[in-house]
Amino acid sequence: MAPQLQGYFDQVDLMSDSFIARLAAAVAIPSVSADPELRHHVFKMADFLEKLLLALGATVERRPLGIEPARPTLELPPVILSRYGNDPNKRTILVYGHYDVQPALKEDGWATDPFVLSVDEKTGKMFGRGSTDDKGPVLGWLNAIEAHQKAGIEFPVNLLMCFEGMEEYGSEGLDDLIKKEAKNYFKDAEAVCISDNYWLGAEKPCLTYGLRGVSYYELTVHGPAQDLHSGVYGGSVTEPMTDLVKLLGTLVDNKGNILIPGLSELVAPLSEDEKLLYQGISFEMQDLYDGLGSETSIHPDKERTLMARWRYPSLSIHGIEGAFSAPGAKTVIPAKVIGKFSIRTVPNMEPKDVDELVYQHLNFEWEKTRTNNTMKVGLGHAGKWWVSSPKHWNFAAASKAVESVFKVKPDMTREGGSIPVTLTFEQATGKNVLLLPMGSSTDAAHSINEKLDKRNYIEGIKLLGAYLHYVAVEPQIEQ
Ligand SMILES: C[C@H](N)C(=O)N[C@@H](Cc1c[nH]cn1)C(=O)O
Ligand SMILES: [Zn+2]
Ligand SMILES: [Zn+2]
Repeated sequence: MAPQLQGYFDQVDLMSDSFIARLAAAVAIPSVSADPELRHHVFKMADFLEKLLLALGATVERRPLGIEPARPTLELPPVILSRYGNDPNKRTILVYGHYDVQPALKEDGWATDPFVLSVDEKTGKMFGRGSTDDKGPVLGWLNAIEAHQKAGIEFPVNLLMCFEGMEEYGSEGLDDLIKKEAKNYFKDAEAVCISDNYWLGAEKPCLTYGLRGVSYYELTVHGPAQDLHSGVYGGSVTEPMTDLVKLLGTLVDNKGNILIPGLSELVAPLSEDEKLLYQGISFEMQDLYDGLGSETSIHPDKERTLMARWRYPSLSIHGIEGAFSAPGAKTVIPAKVIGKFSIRTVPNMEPKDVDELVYQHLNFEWEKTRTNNTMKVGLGHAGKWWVSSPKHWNFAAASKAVESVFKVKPDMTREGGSIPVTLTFEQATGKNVLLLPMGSSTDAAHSINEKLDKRNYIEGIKLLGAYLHYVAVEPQIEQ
């Protein structure tokens, strides 16, 4: 290991309390992009990052994205573009993260206030919305810069940063910005690194070279002009909820089989070589159970579980807008209900082919209900799957960084979640993209009690810095 890396690691350890305080300050800003009432906090979070970057000596450009198309009274938060270092003799690396978070309410079942970073000193777990997704990783890059400065160690690369505030609401406006800036702000980038995903388990780091895509649908069933009393109208009106539940029930079974004809034919066949790949991955069924908080898995073994997560599509039913869902026993007949479901897509599924099969299937099933209600189905948002080659110097550098910090070789993984801009970065810049996660599979991102372990945060800051040292010198050959 290069001697300056040990100095950097020691400095990160020395500064760990201040890095945790910085994460606490970020978590305290409820930058929920989905909630119009909290939109000003997303802007506040952009200010927070801009101020920190300027204090570190980076240059910052705030890129406004205009008005949110679906909610024209709302302004989109800016993309923060930043550059640290401009040395023509150094490599330039582009990193991406997001500063918005998923919604969180204490009454959803959080054990602590979601917007107060609550550190359990015994376990090292740091609870708070955005701790792992994605404020910890975003601050990781800034902390790496600061630790270099405080240790008097030369920063090994020129760092370009792209931080957005709408990722949790479909990255509105970002694709166009990336395409535009590929030949402008990002023109010097030689490789891209994204830290917005998770280790496969809780112990061993991984590098990620694939993501599933996502196509998100809204299925609306409408009948009466207003909600009705079920005692007065039950039995004499065609109930929209009955039709909707019937339709939703035709999409998927409880073994995860998607019931839409033609969909599985779009999936790339499994080769013998690929089958072998899953056996070598460090993953135990217990890792899955830990993440689930139960043992209610579909598959009994790790190979099928990993394949189901990474290389096969899945269909999830998320909720029903307009349905009664509060505690108690309201005897209402909802007049209009909107079922929300999404399909995680994989090679070689083309989003437009998936849409067509979904619409065809739902129209066919709708005819069978012989109902006199009306039905409408539409696509909310979609992002395509991404699979790249990990045989690239960008991955080789990250692998060395993992070994230097964690003393193990990382697993090479794909992931079931979606980060649609990954493909956009790859296509627009023409450069290799690497996913370098900081958090673990037990972090409960998007869920109640989201957390980041102290170990993952502090060693993760070391990892990001070490990656920059190795990527600065890794020979530029495809391996
Ligand atoms: C993997 C990443 N951290 C993430 O959680 N992505 C979201 C993206 C998304 C898609 N629709 C809405 N948000 C995900 O995979 O759900
Ligand atoms: Zn994220
Ligand atoms: Zn997320």
